[in-house]
Amino acid sequence: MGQDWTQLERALFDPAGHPGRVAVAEAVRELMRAVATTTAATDDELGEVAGRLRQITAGIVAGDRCVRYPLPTGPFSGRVLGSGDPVFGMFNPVAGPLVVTIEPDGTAAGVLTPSPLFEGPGGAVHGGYTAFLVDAVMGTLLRALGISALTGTLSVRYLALTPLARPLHLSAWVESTDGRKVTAAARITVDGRPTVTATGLFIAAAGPAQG
Ligand SMILES: CCCCCCCC(=O)SCCNC(=O)CCNC(=O)[C@H](O)C(C)(C)COP(=O)(O)OP(=O)(O)OC[C@H]1O[C@@H](n2cnc3c(N)ncnc32)[C@H](O)[C@@H]1OP(=O)(O)O
Repeated sequence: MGQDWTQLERALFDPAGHPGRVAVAEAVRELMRAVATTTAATDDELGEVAGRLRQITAGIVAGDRCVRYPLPTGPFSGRVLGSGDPVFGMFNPVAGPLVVTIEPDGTAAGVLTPSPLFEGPGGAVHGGYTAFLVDAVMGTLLRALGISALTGTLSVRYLALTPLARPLHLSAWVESTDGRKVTAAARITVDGRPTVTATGLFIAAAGPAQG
């Protein structure tokens, strides 16, 4: 398959070239986790923290959109690193970030341990979050295969609760192609047990690829 992602990464987006941006996103991720989970701090202490945080934020000039380097349209294989997007983005504090590898056989695989911020019912991962992950992995796989497409219909089957604080193994592959309609499938496995399976009907762009 086409070029190796690492070559593209060097040409288009190398996180090593943005150490400050990557570091601040990581620090904010840690902050969000601490804020959402602390049981030690008092309300007064947290109020004081909020004031200090607002001062920091006031010192950063915000834009309207996340800073991002668009993922190139494939074919490419290897490790995919994201910049501004909410699943893969190393610049985006909301992102895991999930790192996905596009295998030479045209499948995708990645691992992510979800943050407690995405807790849903039963002390498990929120189902909307796992849907978000499988959609992104399928969409990115298609992009890596050279197909610029949007999700038309996403179908998710929750087989069992997906535990928090355990590595989620994500995989995706293409099931079939029918003109502009591409059906992809994905799975989340935890400790060797599938907890989520998904099918995505993606509609490929009629025109040139979008960034
Ligand atoms: C790089 C990082 C990757 C991350 C991936 C993340 C994936 C995403 O989140 S994508 C965002 C979510 N998706 C969207 O917002 C899509 C919004 N919808 C749209 O833009 C359009 O409806 C779109 C593009 C899906 C289809 O529109 P359009 O290109 O006009 O398709 P259209 O010509 O009507 O139909 C083409 C074929 O697809 C089928 N189709 C169209 N829409 C759908 C749909 N939603 N579901 C199933 N099939 C559909 C049609 O029936 C038609 O089939 P046939 O050829 O057999 O008649």
